[in-house]
Amino acid sequence: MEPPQCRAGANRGRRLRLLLRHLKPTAVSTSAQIYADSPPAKFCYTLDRGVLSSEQRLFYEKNGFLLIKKLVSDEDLDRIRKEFERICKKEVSISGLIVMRDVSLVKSEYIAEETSVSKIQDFMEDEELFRYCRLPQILKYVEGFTGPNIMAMHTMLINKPPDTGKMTSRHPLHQDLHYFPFRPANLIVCAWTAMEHVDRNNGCLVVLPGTHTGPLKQHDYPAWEGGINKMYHGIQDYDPSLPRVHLVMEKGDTVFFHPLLIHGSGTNRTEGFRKAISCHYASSDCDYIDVRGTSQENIENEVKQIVANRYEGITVAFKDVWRFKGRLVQGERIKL
Ligand SMILES: CCCCCCCCCC(=O)SCCNC(=O)CCNC(=O)[C@H](O)C(C)(C)COP(=O)(O)OP(=O)(O)OC[C@H]1O[C@@H](n2cnc3c(N)ncnc32)[C@H](O)[C@@H]1OP(=O)(O)O
Ligand SMILES: Nc1ncnc2c1ncn2[C@@H]1O[C@H](COP(=O)(O)OP(=O)(O)OP(=O)(O)O)[C@@H](O)[C@H]1O
Ligand SMILES: O=C(O)CCC(=O)C(=O)O
Ligand SMILES: [Fe+2]
Ligand SMILES: [Mg+2]
Repeated sequence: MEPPQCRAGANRGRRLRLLLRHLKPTAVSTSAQIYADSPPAKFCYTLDRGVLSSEQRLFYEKNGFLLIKKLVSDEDLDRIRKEFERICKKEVSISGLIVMRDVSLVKSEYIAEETSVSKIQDFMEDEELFRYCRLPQILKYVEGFTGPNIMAMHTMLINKPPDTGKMTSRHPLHQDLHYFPFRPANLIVCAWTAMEHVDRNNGCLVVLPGTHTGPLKQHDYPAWEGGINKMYHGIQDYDPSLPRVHLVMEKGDTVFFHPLLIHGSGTNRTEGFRKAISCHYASSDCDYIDVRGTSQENIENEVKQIVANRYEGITVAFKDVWRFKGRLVQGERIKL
């Protein structure tokens, strides 16, 4: 269970009411009605760093995500795409990088490398890709969630392939916190940038707004007939009546979301590879936790097994995998 991590002080409610006065008249009257018969709400999920507007903070507090249009330039994304192609063609080899192929293709032969890569992970040693994690306009927003000392903990470029008919291009509904042995959750945020137009046809992100206020749920492999990608754990018992929102995004649009927000992505029914780049950031003041005896034990065991297979005979603690992956991108490295 993940208790709410409100770090708000006693006068936060007063500050919120002051902020609300600056909002649109309609918003004020609605909020005034709410405050008339309930105690003042606190900001739990955003920080007062002067970087998020009142509207942006209220939206994230309520929904668990915030979409910013055109945050990353075409030029930056074109550089990222070029570097990704060089990696696929094996023109560069990057230390620590994980190249993943879709589960429907792993046993097949004679597949051109460029069209079989479904995701690369852990590109922290590739400066051309890692530039994304350092972009000042992204870090400016991240600071509103993590505070000034920022670690890039997990990096991915997702190249969602055209579905082969087995529906394996889907990503089941999940919470990213399932993978993370550090807390508090409210000082972690994901930035996810569309590298091209994404909508329901090519398998855009799907979010269940407001679910970041709930606990971390049990995650397991879904029993999908056509197979499921390695480590794509999903939540089996979520409330199917909750509204789902498909995030239609243009190239460069960036969504910031909370690690407890339930999300996934659908089937890619197009011929193209749907590309997005993402980084999970955390405050360097977070603490590692022991996940033994919790719902996260299954992912801990799986990660340790993969490390043992990859680096023969080596056993590492789950938190050491993350200590090794994490890179400071702003401020000072404190605990992570
Ligand atoms: C550090 C923890 C990760 C943090 C995630 C953060 C939150 C984000 C949420 C997610 O994105 S969840 C999904 C995250 N997915 C991963 O982290 C998986 C990353 N991929 C890998 O580690 C490798 O691609 C993998 C171990 C799956 C395969 O490695 P290799 O390509 O070096 O190995 P190889 O080709 O020799 O295959 C080894 C075995 O893996 C199997 N395999 C390969 N790709 C697979 C695939 N896509 N799905 C299922 N199994 C797969 C392959 O069939 C084979 O099985 P067998 O040993 O039984 O023959
Ligand atoms: N009712 C559900 N039960 C279990 N998983 C679901 C359910 N609805 C959606 N999902 C999962 O959530 C993710 C996104 O769903 P979405 O509906 O966008 O994808 P899709 O079903 O592939 O596409 P579409 O609905 O556009 O045909 C997918 O991984 C899907 O498997
Ligand atoms: O399909 C995507 O890009 C989202 C994947 C995702 O949620 C994840 O890897 O954690
Ligand atoms: Fe995710
Ligand atoms: Mg569907």
